Amino acid sequence: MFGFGRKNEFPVEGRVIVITGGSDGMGRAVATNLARRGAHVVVVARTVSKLQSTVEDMRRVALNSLKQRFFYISADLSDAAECERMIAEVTGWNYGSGPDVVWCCAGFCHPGFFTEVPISIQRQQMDNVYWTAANTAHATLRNWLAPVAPSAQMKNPRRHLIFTCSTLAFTPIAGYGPYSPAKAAIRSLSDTLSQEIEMYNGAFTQRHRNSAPAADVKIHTIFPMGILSAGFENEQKLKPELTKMLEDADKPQTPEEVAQISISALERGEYLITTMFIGNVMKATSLGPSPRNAPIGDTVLSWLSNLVFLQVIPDLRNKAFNWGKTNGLPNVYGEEDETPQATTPPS
Ligand SMILES: NC(=O)C1=CN([C@@H]2O[C@H](COP(=O)(O)OP(=O)(O)OC[C@H]3O[C@@H](n4cnc5c(N)ncnc54)[C@H](OP(=O)(O)O)[C@@H]3O)[C@@H](O)[C@H]2O)C=CC1
Ligand SMILES: CCCCCCCCCCCCCCCC(=O)[C@@H](N)CO
Repeated sequence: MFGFGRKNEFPVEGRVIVITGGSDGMGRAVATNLARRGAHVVVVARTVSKLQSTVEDMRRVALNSLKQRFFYISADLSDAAECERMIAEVTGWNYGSGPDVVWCCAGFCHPGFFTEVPISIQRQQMDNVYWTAANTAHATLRNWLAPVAPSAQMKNPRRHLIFTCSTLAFTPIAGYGPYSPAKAAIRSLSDTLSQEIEMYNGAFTQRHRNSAPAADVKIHTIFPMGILSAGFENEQKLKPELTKMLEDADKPQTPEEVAQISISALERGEYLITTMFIGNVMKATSLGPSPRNAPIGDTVLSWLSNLVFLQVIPDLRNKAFNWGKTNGLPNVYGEEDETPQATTPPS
């Protein structure tokens, strides 16, 4: 039990948890937070050195360093085959059972005005933001939802698939055109799976007489605002000044804050999770078909948020208009680009 006598909907001690993008930023903060709570954690990313230092961090902060197990897998999750290999390796490492939780944090943002960012980079954004999550979800759910005969059913805890999105999926901002659509696609996939998974959960209730999945599954999505991470530092070098002005209302949080807020919300059993009030207002304007955490409260907040957004949306567009009036075209095509050359993360 925890807080106000409510059941903890996200117990992690002794559970096997995979964090993709777990070697940096939010994913690394989630991994070390869960290690403190007694979870066995596997971190997955491309760069081995960062993965190794994350495992060292987890060992240092572990609740019970003698019992808890930590592992890392280097994989480029924009490749579906790599995701299947990753899940197979985790299953082998976990004595033949799939993980209990998979949390998709991998991804990075390459901001810029839509016509200024080469299509090749915009496709890379879809690969690194949407497809890393969708590939991982596909490989994970194929592992979790494989039919198990009644005679082979074990008492497995509820499993959780967690996506990491962005409030930009609710309120797009000029200058995030290469990135926001990929996040909006994750939101749509999350809503689709939240509904589709109920078919499997229904079959799971009849596992004593029909083949069914090994456990029931819940889908969650986190919608952070700005996170003070390595990725954020990199995107700030690329971000148009107009974009920085439009997102001025955001107060970026540390990866540790975002991890803690997200885990507390998962413990409350929340589906779509925001990390600060303004993000909740943005979510409330576009709840649409998404599952509600608090049906009455979410519905009332969506009415109020839509009233507030009657002013916000024209305000954002007027700011862009006035920016153009004052500063002219962002960049005449073919002119030398004066913006500082940031190193976009290796593709
Ligand atoms: N930073 C921000 O302001 C916000 C971020 N988000 C989202 O939160 C998540 C975490 O962001 P942030 O904390 O900034 O993360 P970072 O950019 O600090 O770290 C990203 C992590 O993902 C890994 N990664 C990147 N591409 C791949 C790939 N193709 N395959 C496997 N691993 C990959 C990186 O390791 P490696 O490069 O070694 O593979 C690293 O571990 C992302 O999904 C991001 O879109 C949402 C809102 C705001
Ligand atoms: C009362 C309500 C008023 C709402 C006003 C609208 C303010 C918009 C703020 C947009 C902030 C964007 C944060 C996401 C950052 C992100 O995902 C990137 N850093 C990518 O990493």
